[in-house]
Amino acid sequence: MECVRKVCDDLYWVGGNDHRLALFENIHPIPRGVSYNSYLLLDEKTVLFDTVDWSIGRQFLENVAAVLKGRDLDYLIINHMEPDHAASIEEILLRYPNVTVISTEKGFLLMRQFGFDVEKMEEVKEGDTRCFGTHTITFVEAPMVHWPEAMVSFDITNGVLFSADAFGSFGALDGKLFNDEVNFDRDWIDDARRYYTNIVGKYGAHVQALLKKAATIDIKMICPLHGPVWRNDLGYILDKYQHWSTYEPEEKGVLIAYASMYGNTENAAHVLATKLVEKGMHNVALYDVSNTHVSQLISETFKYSHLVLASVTYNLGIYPVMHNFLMDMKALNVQKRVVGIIENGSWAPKSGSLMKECLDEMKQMSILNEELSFVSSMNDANRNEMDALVDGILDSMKDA
Ligand SMILES: Cc1cc2nc3c(=O)[nH]c(=O)nc-3n(C[C@H](O)[C@H](O)[C@H](O)COP(=O)(O)O)c2cc1C
Repeated sequence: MECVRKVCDDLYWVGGNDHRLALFENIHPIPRGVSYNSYLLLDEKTVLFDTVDWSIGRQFLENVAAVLKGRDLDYLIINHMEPDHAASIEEILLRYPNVTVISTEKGFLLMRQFGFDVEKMEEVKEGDTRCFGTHTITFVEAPMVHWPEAMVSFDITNGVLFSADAFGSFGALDGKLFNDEVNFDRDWIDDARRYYTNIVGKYGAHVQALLKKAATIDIKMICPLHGPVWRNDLGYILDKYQHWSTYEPEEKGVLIAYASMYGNTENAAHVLATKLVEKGMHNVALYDVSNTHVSQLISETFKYSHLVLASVTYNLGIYPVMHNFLMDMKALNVQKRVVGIIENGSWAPKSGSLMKECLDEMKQMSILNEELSFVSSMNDANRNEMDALVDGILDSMKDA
């Protein structure tokens, strides 16, 4: 049976939810599932905006047919060619052979590369418009948000923005569709941040370019390809995107990420957290890198102003899981953070200097002078260094 939602006059959500996929892009855990959103406009012409992942293909095709109610599909607009949205193009072409596909030059290139044989195609570029009856759509190029071919489509008639991967989130919708049908700030923001930072986080400058274009149009509703549709409080999510895409922290607070095999570095991390809270800094988050997925660590790094990395030395190097976190930070362009270092080793501690080398390769990372280096386990001799680190963190917050 069809499972659809009306978005607004003439527009229907015809996507679906996947609760079976464990790893998005085969790398990021999605315990709350994910939605693949596709939208169908019924005007004088019928227009489908993007398709869905093949995992929910059957539900999607049933939804499209139910909303069309016997009408033919005239147009398919492809904003983004990543297979989690584009995998069902071929099936749409087979079922609706009269359909004309609208996309960018690079979009069509990718269609050919993925093996889709499109006969009727219309290439569009920045600023082009198409009228489908009552609704006129304009196309805005959005390269690297998050693939090079990406564009967003804006319905000039009613202010609906089809934003592709921008403003998307992990998490299945499960009957809900709109941001005001969920408690976004309580239940969704962590997944939205984890989605943005790990999927699009590297391309902050490109997201900034898109946000600047978005500021010139009167957006009433945002229809992303994953997660809830935004129909009010747009300022909330735009503000988050402003922070994330400029790598500015959302909150004054300390993320402590530690790597420890036998609990002694972990102890130092806990002592640090306790002292910070005792001194009034309550916004502290503590993670063991070995049992926290790196996508979560990245997400939290984008959130907090301060980061403390506490690592054992391992075969003269950084503990591998911590090293992986640092490599991911660099790959995703993390920058503008104040960083504290805690190093441990039992015969030749080196993790501190090596972590600093990694941080030096990132932009605008300010490493605190107050470092804590200890051998094997913390003892009385380390109290002063620990207290200095705590004060260094708190002092640097006064300047921020
Ligand atoms: C496989 C292995 C390799 C290690 N390599 C080093 C090393 O190269 N240099 C060093 O000073 N300590 C080394 N250590 C000691 C660790 O850094 C040790 O676990 C630490 O001092 C104690 O902290 P923890 O309780 O947080 O694990 C190594 C330990 C293990 C198990």
